Amino acid sequence: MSGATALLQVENLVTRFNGHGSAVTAVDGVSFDIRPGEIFGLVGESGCGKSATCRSLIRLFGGAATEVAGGKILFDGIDLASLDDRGMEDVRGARIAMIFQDPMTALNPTMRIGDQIMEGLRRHRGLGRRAAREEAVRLLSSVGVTSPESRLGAYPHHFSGGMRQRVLIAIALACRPQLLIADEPTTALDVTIQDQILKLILRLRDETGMSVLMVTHDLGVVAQTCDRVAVMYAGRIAEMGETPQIFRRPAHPYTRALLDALPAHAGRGAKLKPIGGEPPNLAAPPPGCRFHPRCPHAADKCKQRLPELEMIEPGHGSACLRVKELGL
Ligand SMILES: Nc1ncnc2c1ncn2[C@@H]1O[C@H](COP(=O)(O)OP(=O)(O)OP(=O)(O)O)[C@@H](O)[C@H]1O
Ligand code: NI
Repeated sequence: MSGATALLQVENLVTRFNGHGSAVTAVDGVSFDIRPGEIFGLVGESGCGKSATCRSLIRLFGGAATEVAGGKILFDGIDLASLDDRGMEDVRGARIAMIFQDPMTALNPTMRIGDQIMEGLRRHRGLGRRAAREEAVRLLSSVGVTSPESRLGAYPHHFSGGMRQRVLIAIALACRPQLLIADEPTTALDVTIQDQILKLILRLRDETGMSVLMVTHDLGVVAQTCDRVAVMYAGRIAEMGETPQIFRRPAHPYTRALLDALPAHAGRGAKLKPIGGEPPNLAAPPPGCRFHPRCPHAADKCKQRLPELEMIEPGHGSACLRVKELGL
């Protein structure tokens, strides 16, 4: 996976949350790259470090005591880790935008929808009031909000969850970002709306050529949207590859377990096989492979050696020490 054509290159990212007397290493040596126009998925169970990875890229931690302790983050030739706060602010919102799981809290409840969209247009794109208004109407219409003109004066509480997420996407797109970070954008929505929002993101990617970092705990969402995907477990990448590779030939016992837990793979009427046990505490992860306490194939070496991602076919890497022996 050469980074020559990558828009974003992340190398050996390490992110810690410093609590009272203890530190949680939420991201521990994560590397991946995202190409222009690509939808790249980050999938894994709750707490594995997906959001921490996203927030590290644009240093958005909402006041939590955090340090991005190591690694390189190259975005379109800019070393994001070396930017000062001002420089980061210019990138954030203008070149990299982020949408979140909860469309209820991400909007300002006391501000009209139109003003919230126009704010970014005026600040980042320097549009005057009239041009910003016209662009806001165009954006709302492009994200599938009907009669956009009459919606500009509405407040967020007038909108359903799905409509609010559309508005947030419009706000994110207002600055024509090169990268959209979508952190579980559909988790809070019901299934039909979820499907509509995912289709919207796919369409917008096709139209604008932006890249998307799609965070999800749902392999169904990955199958539907992602070109490539990294499977995260306990702060590290367990497996990475093109989406069809991961589904056709899952090469890590953790990915296999996730796939076995998918209804479609278990077959109709078959019982789901959820993974036994719990993910480790990231303040004190187990030695060796972090998945070994839950892995049906764990051998002695798995308890001792921390596996690195190794290529098993072009573009497809696995961080399982036994991948060859097991014929995965
Ligand atoms: N503000 C914080 N302070 C301390 N620890 C945190 C903080 N935010 C997250 N963590 C810890 O960092 C680890 C990774 O959390 P993160 O939110 O990145 O997981 P996630 O994969 O996004 O999970 P989810 O699917 O639930 O959103 C977890 O162990 C979590 O407890
Ligand atoms: Ni998260």
